Amino acid sequence: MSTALTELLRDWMPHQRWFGGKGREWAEVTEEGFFLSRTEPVVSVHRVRVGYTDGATETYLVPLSWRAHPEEELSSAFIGAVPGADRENYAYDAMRDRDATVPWLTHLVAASTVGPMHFHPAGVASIPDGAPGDIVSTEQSNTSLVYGQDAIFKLFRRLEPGLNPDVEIHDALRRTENKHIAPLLGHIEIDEPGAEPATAAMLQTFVRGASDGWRLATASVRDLYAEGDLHADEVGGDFAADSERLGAATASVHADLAQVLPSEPADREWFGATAQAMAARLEQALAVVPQLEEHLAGLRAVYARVADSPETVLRQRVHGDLHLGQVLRTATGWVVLDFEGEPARPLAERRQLDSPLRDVAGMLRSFDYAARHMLVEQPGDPQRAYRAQEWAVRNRGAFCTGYSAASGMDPCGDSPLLRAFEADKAVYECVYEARNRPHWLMIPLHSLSRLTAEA
Ligand SMILES: Nc1ncnc2c1ncn2[C@@H]1O[C@H](COP(=O)(O)OP(=O)(O)O)[C@@H](O)[C@H]1O
Ligand SMILES: O=P(O)(O)O[C@H]1O[C@H](CO)[C@@H](O[C@H]2O[C@H](CO)[C@@H](O)[C@H](O)[C@H]2O)[C@H](O)[C@H]1O
Repeated sequence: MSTALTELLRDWMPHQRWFGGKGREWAEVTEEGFFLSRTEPVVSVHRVRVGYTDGATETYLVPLSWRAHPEEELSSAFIGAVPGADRENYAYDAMRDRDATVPWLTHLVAASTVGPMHFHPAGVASIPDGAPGDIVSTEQSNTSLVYGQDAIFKLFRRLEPGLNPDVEIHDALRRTENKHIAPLLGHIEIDEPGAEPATAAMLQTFVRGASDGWRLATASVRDLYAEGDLHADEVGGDFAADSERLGAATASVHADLAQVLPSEPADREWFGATAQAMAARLEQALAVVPQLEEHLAGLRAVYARVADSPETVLRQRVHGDLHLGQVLRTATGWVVLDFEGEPARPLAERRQLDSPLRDVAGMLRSFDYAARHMLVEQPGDPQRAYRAQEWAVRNRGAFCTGYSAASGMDPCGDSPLLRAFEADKAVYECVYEARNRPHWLMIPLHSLSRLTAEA
């Protein structure tokens, strides 16, 4: 399409939460668009390829809606005006324009092919066709729309050839009817020139009346901070029973994943390769977060222990980015969401077999985050720091107890692999925070002091 449009996207995309190329300099941008709907409002979907000055390229999916006149009530979704043959066309973020969200589900129900996009329904009877969707406002790497409390549609913003693990795993877990996941209702693939098709979106059942784990855990921490003298097990908002049930739910999902998808015992080579990959990630992270320098020796020692002392571990498909923001508590128990893995990792890596301890470590990190995030404002308050530590230890322990009771395997014993996974996750978080929420960088940096000191 037009240069005017690519220029608009160049200005707009870096400010979007889902844009992963923050901090990188753009060398070039090209885009190609096709129509999702030609009736009012016209909706087009654009594949935007961004080339960076460091030589890397990324492809993003950007749906736009078009209006002949500026729409005041859509002002927060406005991107800019593009000159047409005889008038200006006004471009909006189509995910924030309710009327423009209807065609996604209409095409899914019809199993349509639209340009390079193929719509694959998985449960047509449960797809709420004809209704508009509301954008989910939480900060996230992708963009989700909720349709009438029935279904949630997730647009994968960064395209990579191959089936997205979120679709692959939800599809596989349909076979075990695991009660800790939200059933898949369909997905969309998009042809990628000279490569495997990429996954553009997925639709799954919306879990009604649920609260996410992050919100619940941080409310519990706030209750504790508000009590001058009481301990974590004495205040009303104690979270330990929930953490224990969350551990059991995680173990149940791991057991089903090992049953329906490939698994094999980890061999010595895998431990060596895993330690090496962590060390390589540390080197890359150092370029973004120079504060990691003081932890270098400690981290290298933690990783070296993984290669030196292999444990008995089953390699299998895992969640890959498990944290409190990825789990929902319902009246009947926990539901685990978003099996996409870490969005910044290449897709092929995210689909590799891994140790379930990777997920255990992710959740343990999240308990630290929940406990410490309020210290960002008052880093020098020793009473709060003590309380935070107490809350984290209690809930980490409860999670491990629940996991262990459900699986028969204590995931949190003295495991060099678990320690290394926690450290590796904290390194990843340092990069994530430096790019997205620099004022939170101190949270993972503080944890690194603990993880390397105890090694
Ligand atoms: N099936 C669902 N039911 C209810 N809410 C959901 C569901 N899936 C996701 N959500 C909500 O949307 C948010 C973002 O979804 P998620 O899949 O984690 O996206 P992302 O990959 O961008 O992190 C979650 O934190 C959750 O609050
Ligand atoms: O967008 P995703 O949910 O896939 O995950 C990314 O963003 C997360 C933050 O929203 C980030 O998680 C980190 O912060 C959480 C609190 O906001 C905390 O619970 C997690 O433990 C911590 O890792 C996640 O790492 C990132 O991939």
